[in-house]
Amino acid sequence: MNPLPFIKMHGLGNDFVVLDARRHSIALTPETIRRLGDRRRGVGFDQLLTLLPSDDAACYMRIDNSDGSSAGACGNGTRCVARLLLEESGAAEVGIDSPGGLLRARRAPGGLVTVNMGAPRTGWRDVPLAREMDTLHVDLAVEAGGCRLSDPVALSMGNPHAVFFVDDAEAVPLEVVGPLVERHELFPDRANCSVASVRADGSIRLRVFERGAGITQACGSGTCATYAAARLRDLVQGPARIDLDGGPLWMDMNDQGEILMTGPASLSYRGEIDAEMLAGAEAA
Ligand SMILES: N[C@@H](CCC[C@H](N)C(=O)O)C(=O)O
Repeated sequence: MNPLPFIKMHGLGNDFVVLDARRHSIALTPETIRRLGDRRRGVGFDQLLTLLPSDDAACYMRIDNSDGSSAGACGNGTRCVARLLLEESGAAEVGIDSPGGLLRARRAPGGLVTVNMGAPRTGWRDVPLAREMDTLHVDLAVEAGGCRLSDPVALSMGNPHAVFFVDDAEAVPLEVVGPLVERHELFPDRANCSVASVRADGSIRLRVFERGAGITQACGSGTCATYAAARLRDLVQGPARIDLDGGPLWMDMNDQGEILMTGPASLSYRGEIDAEMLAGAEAA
């Protein structure tokens, strides 16, 4: 098998390997994806983004986590892929199809990219939860490392999220409680876990433990979920800046209740994955 070209990108340090499979197909096994995602032995990434042909959009974006599981949405990754496609076409706007639906992205001032991530889905089956429950106040508490998290908002941005509003997000031992929430029996498809503190000025401090990837520098869909949850609970009323470990994202909601996320999309380098690393991959 020939070496496979890739583009390494990141959104606020949430990093991706982008494979362009629009003209020749490639299918990687979960085992190969895990090997590639390994930061010591592989290329290293939070998510692998594979661009596939689409009849309705510039591409279909497949999303795989570094543990080999697949995902329905990736906000930071969508901005990165949008940047590539906007540069390729020279257009002002682009459509990207994804497992969670068709997303539209456009250039924003300062070299940033805005993505319409769609409306949050708040039905308990949409998340999904294991049983019927008020998703605005989920009957869930986890306790570990001297910290108790309870009463999250659960919603889907195309992928499942649990958002806990806490006094001090910095004080939460996310590396301990994150995995407990991710794999709680209430979430049959597992969940991304966000801990958020709303500040007096209306901005939000957010830390995210991602399903299938662990704590990341930033999670775009987690940021959208947190902003949506804050709006639904009336903790913020208008546009808001959300500060992640890797930096800020700017959030807004349009009249249709869709979440608009603006932030950077950075290209790190272009490389090639060698044949040995791709053992188990099938290409055509
Ligand atoms: N980093 C992403 C989220 C990727 C998918 C997530 N880990 C999941 O499994 O749902 C983002 O920027 O949204």
